[in-house]
Amino acid sequence: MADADLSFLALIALLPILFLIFLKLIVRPRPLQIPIKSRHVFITGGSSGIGLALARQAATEGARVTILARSLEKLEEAKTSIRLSTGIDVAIVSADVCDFEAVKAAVESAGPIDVLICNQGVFVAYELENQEMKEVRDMIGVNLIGTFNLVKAALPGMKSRSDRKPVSIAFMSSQAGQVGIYGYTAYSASKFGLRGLAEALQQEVIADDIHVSLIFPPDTDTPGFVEENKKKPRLTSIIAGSSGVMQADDVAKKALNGIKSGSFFVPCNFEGFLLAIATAGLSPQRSYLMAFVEVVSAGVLRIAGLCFQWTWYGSIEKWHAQKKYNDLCSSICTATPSLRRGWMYIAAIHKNLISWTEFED
Ligand SMILES: NC(=O)C1=CN([C@@H]2O[C@H](COP(=O)(O)OP(=O)(O)OC[C@H]3O[C@@H](n4cnc5c(N)ncnc54)[C@H](OP(=O)(O)O)[C@@H]3O)[C@@H](O)[C@H]2O)C=CC1
Ligand SMILES: CCCCCCCCCCCCCCCC(=O)[C@@H](N)CO
Repeated sequence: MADADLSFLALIALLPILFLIFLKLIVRPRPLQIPIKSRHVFITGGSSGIGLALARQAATEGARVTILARSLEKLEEAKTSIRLSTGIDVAIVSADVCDFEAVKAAVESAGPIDVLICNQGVFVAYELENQEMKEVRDMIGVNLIGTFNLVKAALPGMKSRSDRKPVSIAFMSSQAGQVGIYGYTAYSASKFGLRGLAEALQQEVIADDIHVSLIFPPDTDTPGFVEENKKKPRLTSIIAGSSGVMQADDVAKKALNGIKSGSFFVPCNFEGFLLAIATAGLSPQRSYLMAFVEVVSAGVLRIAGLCFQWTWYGSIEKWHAQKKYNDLCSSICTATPSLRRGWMYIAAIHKNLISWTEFED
């Protein structure tokens, strides 16, 4: 009897080990490292924010770096700032990613690329109802179609490279490319699009030893983020606030490490790590340990995801209730000014009962 118990326990202990061995055998693509020292790293949107931090980091690690953006002035400034902080010179090239011929010329002038980081991006957060179609087209155009232009322009050179070391194509997505967020209809669509592009492209280029990475930063303190915050809907900030704000240098470090280790998904903070597991879907996974974590925590993380949605929809409901309440307040005040004092008194009591402070600007 005791023997039977013991062998049952041994079997229970053995199961995860057997499962790990099974995963180690089947995970694809196979694990690998992508060196960047002395290799050509081409970074779009490299004149500002995350791209600039990536350029500085890659240069520090011994890569030959080219940065691309539209404004030559901002590119010159970035080059100077990298030279001042590291003593290293990066190459600059000006082009609009929306213009395929310009992108092709820029890529050709820069020479064969070993690591292409498609990081350029524009983001203007609004409810779709309040967003101009021009802004929608800009976000899809720069973030998604611009990335297609880059890959189409760089791929022939990457495939016909002479050195046979593995190379990488990395896409800067966003946590808003893993879960739809209020105020990001167009932006989320552009970033979700990158995932489809990345998953399909990885299958197409694996035979050429080209490896795809998809990077998912949370809100990051950059010039673009400062601009975005000037007119962002309050609810966008509240919901995105579930994941905090990172510094561009920290995002760049995570991103570069992810690229070097050939990871397909590259989360940047703890929430991003959970989000990557919760949204793993049918994405490729090189790490059998991560695959194990994905399998065993899938159910629990689905519950966590549902809890996040519960709090987000709670915030949205509260926001609408408050808006209704404010509208009522102001219509009563303007309709009958004599009632104002009495109404304010009732409102004060009401406010004590329900806390709206979260929404007060
Ligand atoms: N900051 C954040 O909170 C987050 C950002 N991200 C993503 O990270 C990436 C970088 O963001 P961030 O550093 O904040 O952005 P910034 O606005 O600070 O920088 C954007 C860069 O992209 C370049 N760029 C913009 N449009 C084009 C274009 N049409 N052609 C070529 N280059 C262009 C800009 O230069 P120029 O204008 O001169 O062309 C600039 O170098 C984006 O893809 C963004 O979506 C993801 C998650 C969070
Ligand atoms: C199951 C576990 C879930 C874990 C928590 C989920 C948190 C999601 C928060 C999403 C934040 C989106 C930020 C977008 C930033 C961005 O791209 C803009 N600043 C524009 O650049």
